[in-house]
Amino acid sequence: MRENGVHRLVFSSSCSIYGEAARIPIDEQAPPRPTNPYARSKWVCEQIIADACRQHPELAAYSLRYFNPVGAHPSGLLGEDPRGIPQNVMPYLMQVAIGRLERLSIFGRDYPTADGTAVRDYIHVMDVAQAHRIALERLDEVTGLETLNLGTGVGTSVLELVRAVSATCGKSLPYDIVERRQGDVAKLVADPGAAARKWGWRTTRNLAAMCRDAWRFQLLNPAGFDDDLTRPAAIPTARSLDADAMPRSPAPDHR
Ligand SMILES: O=c1ccn([C@@H]2O[C@H](COP(=O)(O)OP(=O)(O)O[C@H]3O[C@H](CO)[C@@H](O)[C@H](O)[C@H]3O)[C@@H](O)[C@H]2O)c(=O)[nH]1
Repeated sequence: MRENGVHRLVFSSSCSIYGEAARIPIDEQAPPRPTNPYARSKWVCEQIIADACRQHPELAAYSLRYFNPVGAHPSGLLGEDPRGIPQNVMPYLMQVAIGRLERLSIFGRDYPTADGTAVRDYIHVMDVAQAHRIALERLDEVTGLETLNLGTGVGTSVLELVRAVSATCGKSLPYDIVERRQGDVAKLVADPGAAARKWGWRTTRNLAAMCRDAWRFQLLNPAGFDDDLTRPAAIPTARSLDADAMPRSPAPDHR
């Protein structure tokens, strides 16, 4: 950072850092307990940034701990198109809905949750984007490393998510219950209070909006993005994106 004159940054961290938290909802004071290599890698990066900021007071950073970002730009031009078989539940469900995959495997139905499937705090990617805009605008106020949760505070089980996506696309999506996935935890739900107090930022898009926008992207891009990005038609231009969808403040209500 110092070598390149970059004294401030926004780090994309993850709720997975918290692991099996003692209290739900989870605030930023909860001790990190990563349960898989991805979560650990995020935790290690946060510590490196914190050490650098301690050693060199001119350095400062926000670490934004995303809960589970899903959804797409409401224009349907930008969305999630993982390479190969999706590892995350929302893009997997989208590919089942569009007919590219047969059925979802739900990893575990014996978690200590209301319906036995794991609970996550899904957050619309546009809400995540808006939080980043605020973070960039307010980077000058930060000293050291400040961590903030980006979540809604609402927990949704895998079965509830399957039902919500099924309602959006108008068909009942098939699934099987299989073994738990190693490294998964039962429940990750944010206490988003710190970002609200600090920035006045709150999410404005609910689960129905997340499903609707993800589904619109999938319908408009049934086979995903064209891999050949040299073809001009494959690249959405800033003008082709609805400017109203990226407001400064206040945020629109996409419920
Ligand atoms: O085919 C699947 C995929 C996932 N799940 C379950 O769905 C939930 C959500 O899983 P997933 O979408 O893979 O996200 P997480 O593992 O909760 O979170 C990881 O993936 C997120 C999206 O990239 C990141 O934001 C997080 O930081 C990272 O920990 C979990 O209970 C999974 O067990 C299934 O049942 N079947």
